[in-house]
Amino acid sequence: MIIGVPKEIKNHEYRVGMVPASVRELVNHGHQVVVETNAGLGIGFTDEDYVAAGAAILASAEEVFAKAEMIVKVKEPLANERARLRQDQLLFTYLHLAPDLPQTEDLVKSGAVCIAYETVTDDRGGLPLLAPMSEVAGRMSIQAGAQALEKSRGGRGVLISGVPGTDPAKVVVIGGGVVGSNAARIAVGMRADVTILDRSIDTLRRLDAEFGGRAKVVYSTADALERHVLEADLVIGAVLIPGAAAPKLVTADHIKRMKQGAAIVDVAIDQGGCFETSKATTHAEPTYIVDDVVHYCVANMPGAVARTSTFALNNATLPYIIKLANKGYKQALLDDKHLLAGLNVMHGKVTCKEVAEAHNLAYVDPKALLGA
Ligand SMILES: NC(=O)C1=CN([C@@H]2O[C@H](COP(=O)(O)OP(=O)(O)OC[C@H]3O[C@@H](n4cnc5c(N)ncnc54)[C@H](O)[C@@H]3O)[C@@H](O)[C@H]2O)C=CC1
Ligand SMILES: CC(=O)C(=O)O
Ligand SMILES: [Mg+2]
Repeated sequence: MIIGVPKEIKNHEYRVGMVPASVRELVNHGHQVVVETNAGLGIGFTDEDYVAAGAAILASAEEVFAKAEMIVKVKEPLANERARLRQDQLLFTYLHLAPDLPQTEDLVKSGAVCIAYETVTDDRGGLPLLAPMSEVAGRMSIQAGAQALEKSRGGRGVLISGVPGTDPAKVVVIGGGVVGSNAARIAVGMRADVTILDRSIDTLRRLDAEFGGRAKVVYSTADALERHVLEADLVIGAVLIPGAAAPKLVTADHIKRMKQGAAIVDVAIDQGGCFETSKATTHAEPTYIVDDVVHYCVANMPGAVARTSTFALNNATLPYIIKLANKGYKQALLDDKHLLAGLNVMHGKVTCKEVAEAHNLAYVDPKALLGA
């Protein structure tokens, strides 16, 4: 198979779909890899590194899309990338379609086979291709929040840890999955006063055992959420209903009633965000203020630590890329129900229930489309 790796074009996005070591694996399996010039330069990989791994370098994204049977990316395709997709071409990347109707419509129109990293599942009930970036974003969320609390950003001027004789910041984490638990680990390590809200009792038990009282774990009712959010210096939004738009758990009224200069980091913004006042921001301009609350809503947080993130992502995606290349998408999807869960759009049909529901579009069973 011919596999194409274009350069990412989202604001300050330096991750790349495949590092040279991943390219070498694909080439060893007998595949051809074409990489856009300078695709990995932002994280220190030159064209020469890719050539040494067995790739061919192409001068433009246009050529990569035209030549490749499978496109491997990191972020969702932007409008000009979507226009380059063709019938039956395989796209393997993050998509986050539930909050993004224009992208969904374009992918449907393209006729391409679009597998989203974030809805691929595993036997343990996890999301193995989302998890590594959730680990990164969770850990980063506390440093982003710490900066947002500084006076120069509009924050209330609170140091997360405090110093002897002062209170530490009260950090509230909504959602105790991969993002939330990683955020809590860093916040606890920085000696914040940490509360994690979730509505899965099993998750609360696991977090309670891990933190042994150094973080409070609270069942997430509307009442508990309101109480903790209104007392918080920093709130991290880390909920997920896989494939679906994030529920708006913190309302505009809550934001009005929060402490002046408090901060929110809405990590769930890639699924539309769990604060009513959230709108996606970029690394170039990460924060804005609503009712004296500093909002950080960057949808590609791991792009800021692109080298760490690219290795972590490639470690998780490589076995799936190899499977798709060796077997072709049809057989690979039919053989693996967890990879099949990643199929969001195929041949003009929406094959992910949550995405179809979010946009009021018809859902088509992917197995029927694959002729199973
Ligand atoms: N902005 C960015 O750059 C990045 C964003 N993300 C996003 O972060 C979000 C969280 O991802 P993960 O932690 O991997 O998901 P996860 O599935 O591991 O955890 C989500 C948690 O939310 C909980 N939850 C669901 N509804 C809830 C409610 N009403 N109240 C309290 N808890 C609730 C679930 O029980 C679960 O424990 C996703 O939207 C993901 O796409 C992930 C990586 C990077
Ligand atoms: C998960 C995601 O949206 C990211 O890593 O950018
Ligand atoms: Mg206020």
